[in-house]
Amino acid sequence: MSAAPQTRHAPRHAPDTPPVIEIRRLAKSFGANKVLDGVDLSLARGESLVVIGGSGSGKSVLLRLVLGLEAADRGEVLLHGAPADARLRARFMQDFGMLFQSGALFDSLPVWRNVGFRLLREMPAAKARERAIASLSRVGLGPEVADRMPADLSGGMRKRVALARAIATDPAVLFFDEPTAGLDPQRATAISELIRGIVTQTGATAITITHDMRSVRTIADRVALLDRGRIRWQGPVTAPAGGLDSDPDPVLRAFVEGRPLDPGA
Ligand SMILES: Nc1ncnc2c1ncn2[C@@H]1O[C@H](COP(=O)(O)OP(=O)(O)OP(=O)(O)O)[C@@H](O)[C@H]1O
Repeated sequence: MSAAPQTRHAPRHAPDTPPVIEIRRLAKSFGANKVLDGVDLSLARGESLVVIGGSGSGKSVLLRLVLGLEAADRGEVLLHGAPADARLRARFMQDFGMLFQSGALFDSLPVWRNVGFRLLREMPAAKARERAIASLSRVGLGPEVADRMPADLSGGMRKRVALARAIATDPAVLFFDEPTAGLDPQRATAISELIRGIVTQTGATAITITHDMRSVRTIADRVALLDRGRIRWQGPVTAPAGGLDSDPDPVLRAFVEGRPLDPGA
């Protein structure tokens, strides 16, 4: 008998619940640099959305606005259907995990304390260590890694440790910022597959930002292309008509195929 997937969170794409995150007409400029100019985007519960876009297109700014780390000039962010104020954001953040582009591990702490950083606030150290080791095992790392220092690990292992930390509390919402940056293609594939597996197994809602088209195809249920301050295109990776690989939108095609944009597109 095969084991059913362990979805801790609500069923994927639950039809009757409001979007986990809804972004409406969001705009942000830095001086004369108009970075976001009316972004609309919505994320259903259990969905894995990947945001793509050229360097400097505003992907990180968009994440920072959703998290409230930066204030928008215009527009709004709704969390579970309600306008995000400080209290709602604080509650949202309690059930949230993030994998930072750099990994952002604490170099002075051993691996298990990095992974169990939030757990240590909630439970005795022995229990937190046990949970950290369980989280490491979900990303393919054995208990022997627990007492090593981050500086002694390879880039791929550090990324796995950072991933183990992001999922240690089994959060309902996960953000992955360039999860494969700096990894060779094989390690990048392994991390993308881990992310996909975790999102599928737990039913978490996820946003990933990346340039890596292979990881887009592995991780995404839906892809959104950010271009010139707006969502230029969004859709599934594959679809009978008009998925990521077949939609004729010229900006999308140029981005996906890694070639210069035709003038006038
Ligand atoms: N705090 C800030 N002050 C001024 N300009 C900023 C600030 N943060 C971001 N920007 C500008 O906003 C634009 C978008 O930056 P952002 O980091 O979101 O791009 P990105 O799409 O994530 O790029 P990349 O893929 O290269 O990481 C850039 O022109 C950047 O210089």
